[in-house]
Amino acid sequence: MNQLGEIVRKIIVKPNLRYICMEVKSLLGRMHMVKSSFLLVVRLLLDLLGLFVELKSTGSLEQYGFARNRIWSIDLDPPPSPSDISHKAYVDLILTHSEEDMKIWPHRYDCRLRVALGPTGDLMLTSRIRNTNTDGKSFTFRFAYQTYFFVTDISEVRVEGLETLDYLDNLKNGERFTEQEDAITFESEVDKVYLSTPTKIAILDHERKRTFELRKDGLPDAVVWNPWDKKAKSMADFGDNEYMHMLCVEAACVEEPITLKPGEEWKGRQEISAVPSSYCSEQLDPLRLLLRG
Ligand SMILES: O=P(O)(O)OC[C@H]1O[C@@H](O)[C@H](O)[C@@H](O)[C@@H]1O
Repeated sequence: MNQLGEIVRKIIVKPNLRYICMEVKSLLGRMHMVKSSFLLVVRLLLDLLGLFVELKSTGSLEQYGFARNRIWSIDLDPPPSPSDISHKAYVDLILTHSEEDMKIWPHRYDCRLRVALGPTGDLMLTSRIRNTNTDGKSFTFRFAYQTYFFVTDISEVRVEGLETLDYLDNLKNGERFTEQEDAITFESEVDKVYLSTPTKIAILDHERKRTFELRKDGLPDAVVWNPWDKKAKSMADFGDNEYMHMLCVEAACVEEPITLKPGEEWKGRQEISAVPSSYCSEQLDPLRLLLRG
């Protein structure tokens, strides 16, 4: 198995996600993999830990569904994909229904997550979910890549691409608002689901002069989350001060759940790259660029 496969194997064999994150970080430290782009990729790979697929019909399931808390397996003979020809480093994780889970969510499905690394350190996540029910029933789910970005100082971070959009505020019972700020910056707890977002979002880390570019497909919404100090302290698996150095931005499908009939398949994709902070925000929206002439 290649190195990526080995890291992913370590990630999926243990249940406590953020704990494993620390484990893998230390493993990588020992391996002296200091090339910054690679470390970036690894950090992003750790974000897989937060992948959540909410498979849910009615009744109460665990927060954000059960798929993220299950042990996924590695497909040792993954199908080739034309878009991954230049990215030989990829691994496919698969999850399928179990008899146990069918007691709480009575559907058959196949989930496949392809994790691919580009030659310059880009991380590409592609998910496919197929309804394999044999009883003719459709099912519905929500989806998000719960991606934690490492930032130098959260108070110096700006997110671009979400200005003026409507959002659901999870801190206000999911009430709908319109973003009024010219620039999205952070000075307190935030937990928002931006709706109908553009396909590109940028997270600018001023202090490090680095911008993360997030590109997505099939995932119309974007969650932005930082617990800030008080909530961080109340979370057992989150360091008291870690909120200063993280921002969670998630390509997601939250407002309108996805429904699949038997035999249907859904595909979603998130790609992340790091670019120097000379990055021009207008690259986010080609239309905006055109309109400004
Ligand atoms: O601790 P968890 O379950 O991984 O969730 C962390 C956060 O994840 C974000 O995706 C949610 O919007 C927040 O509401 C949540 O608090």
